[in-house]
Amino acid sequence: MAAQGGEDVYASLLLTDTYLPGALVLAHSLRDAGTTKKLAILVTLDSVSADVITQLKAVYDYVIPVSRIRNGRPANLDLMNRPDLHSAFTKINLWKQTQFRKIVYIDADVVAYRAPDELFDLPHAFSAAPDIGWPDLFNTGVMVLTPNIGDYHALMALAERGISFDGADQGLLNIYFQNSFNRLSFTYNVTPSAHYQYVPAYKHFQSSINMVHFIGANKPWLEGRDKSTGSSPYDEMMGRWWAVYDRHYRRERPESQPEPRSPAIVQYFVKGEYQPTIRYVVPVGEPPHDQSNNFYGQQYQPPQTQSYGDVQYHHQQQPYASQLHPPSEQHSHDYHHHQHHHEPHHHQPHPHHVQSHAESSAQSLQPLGSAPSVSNVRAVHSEGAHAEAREDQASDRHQWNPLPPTEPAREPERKPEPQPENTPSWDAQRHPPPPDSKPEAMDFPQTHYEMSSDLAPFVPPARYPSPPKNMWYEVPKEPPARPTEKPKPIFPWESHKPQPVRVFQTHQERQEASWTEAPSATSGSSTAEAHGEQQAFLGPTSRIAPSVPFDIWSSFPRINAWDEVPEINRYVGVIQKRQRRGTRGAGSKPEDPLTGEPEFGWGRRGSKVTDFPSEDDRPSLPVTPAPIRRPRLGASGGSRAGGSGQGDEQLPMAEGVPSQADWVCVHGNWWGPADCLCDLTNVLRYHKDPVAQLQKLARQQSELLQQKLGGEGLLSEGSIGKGGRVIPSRALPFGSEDARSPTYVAYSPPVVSPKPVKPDTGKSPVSKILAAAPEITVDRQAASKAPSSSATMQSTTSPIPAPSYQGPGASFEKGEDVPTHETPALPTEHDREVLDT
Ligand SMILES: O=c1ccn([C@@H]2O[C@H](COP(=O)(O)OP(=O)(O)O[C@H]3O[C@H](CO)[C@@H](O)[C@H](O)[C@H]3O)[C@@H](O)[C@H]2O)c(=O)[nH]1
Ligand SMILES: [Mn+2]
Repeated sequence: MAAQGGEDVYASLLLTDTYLPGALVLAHSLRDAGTTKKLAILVTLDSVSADVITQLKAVYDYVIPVSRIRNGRPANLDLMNRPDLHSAFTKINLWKQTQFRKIVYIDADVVAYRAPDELFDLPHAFSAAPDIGWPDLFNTGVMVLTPNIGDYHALMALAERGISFDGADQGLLNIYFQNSFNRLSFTYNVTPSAHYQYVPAYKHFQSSINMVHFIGANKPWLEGRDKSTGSSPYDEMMGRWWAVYDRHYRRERPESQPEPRSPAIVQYFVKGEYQPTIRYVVPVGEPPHDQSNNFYGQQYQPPQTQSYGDVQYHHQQQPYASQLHPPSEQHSHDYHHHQHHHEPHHHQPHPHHVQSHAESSAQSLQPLGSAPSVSNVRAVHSEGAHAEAREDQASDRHQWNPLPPTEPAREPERKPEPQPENTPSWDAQRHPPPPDSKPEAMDFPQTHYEMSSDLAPFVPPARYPSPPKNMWYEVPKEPPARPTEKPKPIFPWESHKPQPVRVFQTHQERQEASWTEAPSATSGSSTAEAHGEQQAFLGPTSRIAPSVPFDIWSSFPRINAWDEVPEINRYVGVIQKRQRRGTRGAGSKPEDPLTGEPEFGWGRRGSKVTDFPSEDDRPSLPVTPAPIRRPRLGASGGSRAGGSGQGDEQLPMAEGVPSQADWVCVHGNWWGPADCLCDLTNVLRYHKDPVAQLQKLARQQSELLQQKLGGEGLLSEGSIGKGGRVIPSRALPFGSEDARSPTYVAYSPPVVSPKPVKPDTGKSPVSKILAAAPEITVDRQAASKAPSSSATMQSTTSPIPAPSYQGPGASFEKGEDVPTHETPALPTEHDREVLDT
């Protein structure tokens, strides 16, 4: 129903007389900025007086009466401490103004820096700028809207149900246009606040400001002119409002300006502006109408149609609203009560008071926010003819209409007023003071205090009681007796205290527990024991807060079963020596508490990304690595691990490889079950019982070789293969030639059983076992000779010479002595199968 051919208008709203200065300044600011659009204002006739409407008509093209839409559930208004906004829903009437094509609505507390006529060209049905209190919302002080009866009824439906999160129009319109509003630039609705300024942004965007909106309870005309003298952004913006006000309504104007003098009614609603020196003629007796107000010295009647019977309305208005209220003791009381709470600095007499004083003498009416005008009163009382002259001027100036305005639509005061001849119209900004003017300080209030000439000494009144004697606090000798009994329980939870069912350890207890309660594992612990231990640690979870990481490993003994085996130690020592050489100059490393050797675990290294261990640093001890889960092969997949299990879904474990549970996981210098979930990279997995495992390996190996070399033909084809080739002899890794690890022995073809290279003390468990094993000789020389078919334990070798590394490899270090044996061939796949077992 939007009128397609309708006009474009700027529209504002006036719900009370008190916003009149704002509405006028807004209109002037738009006009002064040269807008080409018409100006309209919606007014609620029940609360806007005829004189105010007259003033509006002077600047607005359309003054449109609308019905008040009041929030019947104004509780939310208290959330923003603005009970005066109970009728803000009246804005909804904008959508009803379908005689207009587009409306740029602007609150009456806005001053335009420029006329934003371009807003009328927006294609959107509804646009608004963000609200600084909650920028996802829009502020309803500036809205570009398309009148539409559908929207009007929908909004009315919300309003009737009181649906608004702030109790006013903004909380309602934001609900309705939540998802459909077009967001305007903040420059169209800049909302300054005295407390917070984004000063850098203000400085930066200052020149692009279109309109400034003085949200909140403090409006420029309520704050007064002197509130805008500072240089803060807020002060500057207030200054802009005052500049427009002064241009049009300043009390004393230079004659050069043709505009009519400021009507007192405008000044009346501006703090500090209304200071007339006029004889205040008040009819004695009852006012002609209940709602009359008398502030012009004439009988001033509100518009005939209006009713001020709305008590709540008056009580919630700003104090000056009560000026319009019929005088009565009750309202006088309300008025002062209100003053006290909201505007303690305003000393505004209630009409009632004015009236009673006015009966006897001339009386100056105190306008909004001005202190009792001593000077003016004095002028009236003491200055005789001069005072009279000023009164006359004032009377002339205000052009009081002796009768209530009968024709509110009258075009008021467009033509310049005749200037009274002796009007002191001095504009201090443009002209020097008139030569006959009185010094300005003459009107300053003066107070005289006289010195007392009374010579009698001051005697206090007898009725004062004499102060009590000996008044001090005596400290008790004995400390107060302590109550021997517990105070009686008062609260139910004191008498019905539940017994604790769970006990939580303190942090300290928890730490102690982790050391003292840890059962010490033995090196030869069985799988069952290991599991038991693990459960012993993890079991009493009720006593260990799960948030504290509990290191079950810290309780394991830091000794390995094979630490005593000299062969192993020697071999490790050589490796580490080599590694030390390889990482020389890398700075001192923390020493392994067990071996005295530097650690090469990641955990001890720096945290830099580049601190990865070098190839040399990475543990490469020739111990059996953790069993690797092989990818599942189909039934037809070739098994490399021996003849058994052909056709099984999962390949069986290679023969001789112990189950996972038989391994231990070694982290640095402590160890745990092989299936521990540690993710340390320097973890080695050892067999739990190295002695037994060595024995087993040796036995297997010797059997294998016996079968192979002795031609007994005992091997099945599947286990080694048809070729029956022997395992080639290999050189040990460099540096370990003279240290034969048991593992090495097991892998070396010439060796049929592991044997210590050097006789040891016999203390090592390994040596004891080896002693019990069949006698074997480790003969490296023989390894390079032709295989012997000796049935005894005499070592045998492969005919293939042991392979060796040719030249520097990845681990080669400059100056290192590289063995240069020829390598006949890389191990064939078959060889590797054998090695893998
Ligand atoms: O006593 C009053 C109160 C309000 N108004 C009119 O209603 C408008 C809104 O009131 P105002 O005091 O300007 O509210 P704000 O402090 O700006 O508060 C915010 O919250 C209000 C309620 O949601 C919205 O109407 C405003 O646009 C929004 O800026 C005013 O501009 C006037 O046009 C009157 O005429 N007389
Ligand atoms: Mn506003």
